Amino acid sequence: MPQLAFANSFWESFDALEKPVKAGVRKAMKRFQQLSIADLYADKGLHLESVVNARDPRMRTIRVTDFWRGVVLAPDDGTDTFLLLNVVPHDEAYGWAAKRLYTVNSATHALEVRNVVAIEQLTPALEQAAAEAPSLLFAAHSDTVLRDLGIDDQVLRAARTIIDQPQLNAFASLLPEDQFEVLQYLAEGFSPEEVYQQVVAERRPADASADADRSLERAIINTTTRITLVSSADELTDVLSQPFAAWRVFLHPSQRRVAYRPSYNGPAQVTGGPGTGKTVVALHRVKHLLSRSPSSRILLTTYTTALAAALRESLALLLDDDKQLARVDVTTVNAFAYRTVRELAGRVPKMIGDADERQVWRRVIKRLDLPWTEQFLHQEYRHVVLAQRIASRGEYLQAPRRGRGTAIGPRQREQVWDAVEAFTAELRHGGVSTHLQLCAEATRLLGGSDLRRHGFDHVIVDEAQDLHPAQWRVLRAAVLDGPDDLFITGDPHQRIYDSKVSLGSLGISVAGRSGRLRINYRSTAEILTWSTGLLDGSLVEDLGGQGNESLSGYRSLLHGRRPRTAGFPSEQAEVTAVVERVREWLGQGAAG
Ligand SMILES: Nc1ncnc2c1ncn2[C@@H]1O[C@H](COP(=O)(O)OP(=O)(O)OP(=O)(O)O)[C@@H](O)[C@H]1O
Repeated sequence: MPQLAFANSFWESFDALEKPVKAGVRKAMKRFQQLSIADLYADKGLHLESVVNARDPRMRTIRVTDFWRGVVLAPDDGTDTFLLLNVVPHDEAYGWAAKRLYTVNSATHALEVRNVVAIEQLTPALEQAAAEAPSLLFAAHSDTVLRDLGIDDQVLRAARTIIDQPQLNAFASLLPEDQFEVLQYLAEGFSPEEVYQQVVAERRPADASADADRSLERAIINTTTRITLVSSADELTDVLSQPFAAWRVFLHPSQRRVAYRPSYNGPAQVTGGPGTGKTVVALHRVKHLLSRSPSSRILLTTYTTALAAALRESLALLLDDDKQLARVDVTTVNAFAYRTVRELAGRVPKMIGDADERQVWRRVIKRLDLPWTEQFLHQEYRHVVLAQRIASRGEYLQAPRRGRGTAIGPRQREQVWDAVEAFTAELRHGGVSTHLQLCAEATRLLGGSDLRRHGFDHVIVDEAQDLHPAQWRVLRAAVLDGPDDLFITGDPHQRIYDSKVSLGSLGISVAGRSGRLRINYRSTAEILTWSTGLLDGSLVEDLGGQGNESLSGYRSLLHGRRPRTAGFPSEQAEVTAVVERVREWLGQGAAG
């Protein structure tokens, strides 16, 4: 009986397929499992056929529906594991399959894929350009060093033409995965020994030197970071019905590198556009840190209660061990502050939300007959007083008010401070507190507490872009300064509130420890190109307030239809059309 395995390129296409095509894939895969190898080749429904002019003679296509083909790597060495590579519209399938070559990496022993045609076409022109270049990216490393790290002849020739990192990145989807990762690490300044440890040693099978088996089946077994092997019919149903299987099993090398880096020598930060897997990376980082020590405790925070619930569910899917799960606290920063104050002070004030807080400001404005709106004072208190931890009139009179828009003179500052005093007195009197005030109180209490009991070994922060300085301070106070103290993910382009924060000034310096994810796993390349076109060139201040971030290099490996645009005479007509269209998609089986 043939065995089935799925490459990560398959999952990338499968998740984006519409329901009837997914059903077609499931049917075809079931058939695969039911037939003998001889019957498989003879089966009219599957129509397993060779690809004309394929660079890899093992390439086959199978029929999934009238319009879709599966691309399969068929063993030709007497073993019986078939590797499903992709599901592609039928006229693209042959082109996709013809250009690709699968080989076994000499160092990691894993199966890799390259776009052999594109590399052959590009290399001669790049060689000419490289001959004139003042310096080359890998000049410091000898051929022997590169070969020992698994670089083969064709990749070596291409690597010798590379001038800088952007040029290397342009090769990302063309070069064999492990070899590309080795080159990326070297380009980032890691020594060959470090690269061996981080890429090769991690993947190379324990018995590699004695392992003479070079079959496709063996290579598939060795490629756990990119291939899932399915042995039974139940497992097949399971794996094809779980939409999240892919992120749990495979990470893109850029995701894996940041999530599974053994250790960061202090706070680390990962940014990336929407859907690039920042949350996925945060979850895998939790898994990595848990596996490093049997007793460490982790705080995993996010922005809203709903997101925290979703994180908890995803984490339970990722960790198969309940004991590990019990060592992670998944919560919002505000809920953590509340719990901390309850534990350390023995009691908690009544909390008030934004609407009640504005009412208090309205009363204060009336009482003191002030010329400002409650919105202005609410923001001033939040973005100047609480953000800078201002505790006295003198401090406020001197305080910078960066980003606040309206300038106010010394006399007005006196009046604002009167309002702040009246506001805080009223809250104190009523025994109530805002969430940010409670964060400040929790920070103070943690400062004098035993962090082994009330703090954590690691703090992971997801959706970090909207946190207020008071919330950052409580997170900083929850973990001792040191290696792997804070791991932060967020997207400055997705800021909802206008709260720009300088992390460095809060004792969270990520200098030299920040990475960026650029591959979108949620939207197709067509949607992404269209929508980022609207933002073209816009720069947004980064998470830590230390520079700007653009969307350059942001891309997707998924493909779909081109977005359609339509104009409407009124908002009502537009909303009605949107509702109709979403209904239509749901009717066609799109995930709700
Ligand atoms: N390596 C992967 N393989 C398959 N799917 C992935 C991978 N990484 C992320 N995804 C999927 O992409 C989608 C987006 O991932 P995630 O929510 O982690 O992104 P994000 O960057 O946190 O998004 P946002 O900016 O919107 O919060 C999810 O459906 C996730 O399962």
